[in-house]
Amino acid sequence: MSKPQSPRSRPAGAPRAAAEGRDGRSFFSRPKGESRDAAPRERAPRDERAGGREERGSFGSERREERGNFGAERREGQGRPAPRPSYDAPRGDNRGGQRGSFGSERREGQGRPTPRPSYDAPRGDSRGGERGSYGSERREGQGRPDSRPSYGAPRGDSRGGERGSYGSDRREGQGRPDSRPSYGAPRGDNRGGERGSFGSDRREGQGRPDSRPSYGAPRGDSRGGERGSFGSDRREGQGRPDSRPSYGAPRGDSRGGERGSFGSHRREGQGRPDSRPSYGAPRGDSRGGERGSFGSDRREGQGRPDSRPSYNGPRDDAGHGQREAAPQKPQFNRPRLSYAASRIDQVQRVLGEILQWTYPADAALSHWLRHHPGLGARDRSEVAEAVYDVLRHLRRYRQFGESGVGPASRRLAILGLAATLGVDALEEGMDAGEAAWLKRVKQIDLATLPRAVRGSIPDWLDERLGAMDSPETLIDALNRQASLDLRVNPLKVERDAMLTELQQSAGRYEPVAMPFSPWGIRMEGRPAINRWPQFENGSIEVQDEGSQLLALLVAPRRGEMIIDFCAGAGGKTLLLGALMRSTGRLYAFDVSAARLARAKPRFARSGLSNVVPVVIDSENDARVKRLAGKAQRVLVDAPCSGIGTLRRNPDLKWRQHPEALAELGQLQERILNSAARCVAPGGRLVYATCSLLAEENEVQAERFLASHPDFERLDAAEILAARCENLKLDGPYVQLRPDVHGTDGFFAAVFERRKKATAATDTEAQAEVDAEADAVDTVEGAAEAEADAVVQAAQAEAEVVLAEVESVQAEATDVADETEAALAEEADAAEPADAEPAPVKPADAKPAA
Ligand SMILES: C[S@@+](CC[C@H](N)C(=O)[O-])C[C@H]1O[C@@H](n2cnc3c(N)ncnc32)[C@H](O)[C@@H]1O
Repeated sequence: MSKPQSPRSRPAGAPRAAAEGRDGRSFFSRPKGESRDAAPRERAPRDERAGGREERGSFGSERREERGNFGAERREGQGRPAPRPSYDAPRGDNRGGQRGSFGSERREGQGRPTPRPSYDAPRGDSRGGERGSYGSERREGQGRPDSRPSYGAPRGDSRGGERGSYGSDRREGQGRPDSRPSYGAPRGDNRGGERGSFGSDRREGQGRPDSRPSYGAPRGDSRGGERGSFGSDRREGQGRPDSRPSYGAPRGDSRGGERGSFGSHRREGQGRPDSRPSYGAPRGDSRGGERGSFGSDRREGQGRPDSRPSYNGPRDDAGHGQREAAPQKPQFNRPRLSYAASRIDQVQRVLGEILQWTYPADAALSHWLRHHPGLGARDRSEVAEAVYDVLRHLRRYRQFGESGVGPASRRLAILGLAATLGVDALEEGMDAGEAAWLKRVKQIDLATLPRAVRGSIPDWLDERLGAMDSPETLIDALNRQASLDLRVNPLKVERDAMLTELQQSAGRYEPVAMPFSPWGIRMEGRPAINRWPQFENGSIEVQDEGSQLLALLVAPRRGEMIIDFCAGAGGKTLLLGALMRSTGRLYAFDVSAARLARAKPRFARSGLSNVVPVVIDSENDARVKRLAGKAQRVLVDAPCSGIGTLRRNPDLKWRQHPEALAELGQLQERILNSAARCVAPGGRLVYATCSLLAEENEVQAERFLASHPDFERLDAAEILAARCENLKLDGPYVQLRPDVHGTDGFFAAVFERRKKATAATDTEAQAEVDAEADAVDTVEGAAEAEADAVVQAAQAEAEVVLAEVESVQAEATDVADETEAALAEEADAAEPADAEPAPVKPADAKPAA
């Protein structure tokens, strides 16, 4: 199963150095001032960008706001300045209300005419890891299994796998900033209020690091109430007099800026009076990032360290510090936002960033949360749930939003929160108009909407999914949150033993055995498993069930030479290596050094010593060619659209587009061709994606077969059925669906290189391989010769030395391989169950929760 590729990846043909960022740092990690030229890109509807735009609230900004709405509508070709009501009735296909959404959707990739980036660069590179668990998940090609992290977990610690990886990726700058598609519109302009400031931030190359509005402009003027006071407070350099969040405090009184607590204050570096994290933890050690600035703030006399209450006191149920226990702070007659108002504001702000589509949603959300460390577990979780709900239902919500008033991002936030928390929970945060609008919207009969609007998918995707069996249930399942899938490490532990352990230690997440994978455990909720000892000692990993099943198709054996051609951060490599019992040699290729670097500690944690990670320049790298005809098994977990992972990456449907699919198709074909050359006669080639789309799956497989007569197709469904007795599939391919199998959408094809080639045809085939490789070299060489001349001269010298070393190593390795293979054969004969896991008995296969 493959990892989805970000549409923001390196443009085709762009030198990797550029795509990765010359300074090797990402947008997020690059200090302000080291700016990059802002790449113009496609933009979200004005009033969705920079979420809290209404903050300004001044007449001026009201006008801007209005313009935002009107502008959006005009862009949709309706010229109608006033919000249209009446979504009670369907407007007919693609008309009316839908138009609004179409406008937006187009901007999100529906037939976007603007230049697209290429998919040569791995997606993960451009994504910030959502969280530990997610990290791992994405790395496993799951597209972040549930793409949502455990938001309650402390920063840093909780980032396991993917997040770390994403972070690294980003630090390598491979996803964006340069790789951002240029959508034509210059950034930063046309942005009123907050946007203006975002633009500036971004112009500083940081992708608006903290999403804050521009505090240089007096906010208070524009808004009565709270914001005004915030503005004043801040202008006075007082650091939000009591901007502490006060979820526990009675609403209405002592309204200090809750907002302040949500990061504004901190972002202003004014000493986030109470927005600091770790209420129970001693200050100092635990403070990272922003805290540092708090220190400074205090030194500047702005933080008022002494006046801060102690948060070591008990927390309320919601996990918020109990403000009542804190000393009273001076009140500035600022209205405090109610819980509901704060939540709406937070979600609106996050959406304001995500809907610019500058970064993958998980990265943008993680970034926002990192900059709001004062939020508790529940806050984070509620914000994340609502944001993801909006991403899942964006098209529908935008259509509903058209009949509302105020900033579109606020309407979206209200809809997301109403879906996840319930309408009642929002009551205090909405004005009468909003409440009435929400009531109307809730009465809409979804069945009356066109499928693409109801299921909130872009037209190009609706067209493709519509051609499949039961598209309705498929779309519905893709719009649901995924479970958390774990895999035990067969080198370290038996599944059933781990299941028993987890049922005792983490029973509230309802761990159950997966229905098909012999190593799988499925859980509900969002546990921060990357802090669990079982994760830290390599006994469990996060991996979608489909990805686990892939190992059964590869079926590696002890002592073999196996290639994981697109290993990424090693999710699938880990299982392959474990099934080889850490014997033989398992090459982990990838063009992304960052991903492979993240894989290394995972290999170590898992107890694997047979993995050889190799960063390749491209699928035609010389090191790939050297393995022609040598590998018993080659896995191509191809870069793909990731449409099968929408449960975990709902933003992908808005970020992908048909033109990108065509580019991906070409890359997939090139990788498959190169990988095929490595397969030994009689060896197996497995091609997999985490896509549901025919053009990335069966069309690709058929094309491969047609152009490779030396390969034959095996029935992948049959191979799997032999190992999973309760998995019924129609061959010859494996196609898993979330609505049918409870997994991500997943595709796999298995090919075997024919054995019967004579020595002569083998030689011919090899000659053909070499000639092809040489031709590629020639073309590439000509193009790069000039630029590479100096480098090549130095490399030539180095290669002489390297060749000598390699020849000595090769001899040693051959001897080792022979010994290993002989030992493996003996071991297999004595203990065949080790070579491949025992088939799953129906009795083992319990239904997933
Ligand atoms: C679907 S992801 C692989 C996920 C990985 N197998 C796992 O389980 O975590 C696809 C990978 O293909 C890599 N890739 C992209 N272009 C490639 C190429 N030309 N050759 C090899 N790998 C490539 C990407 O860097 C990315 O890591």
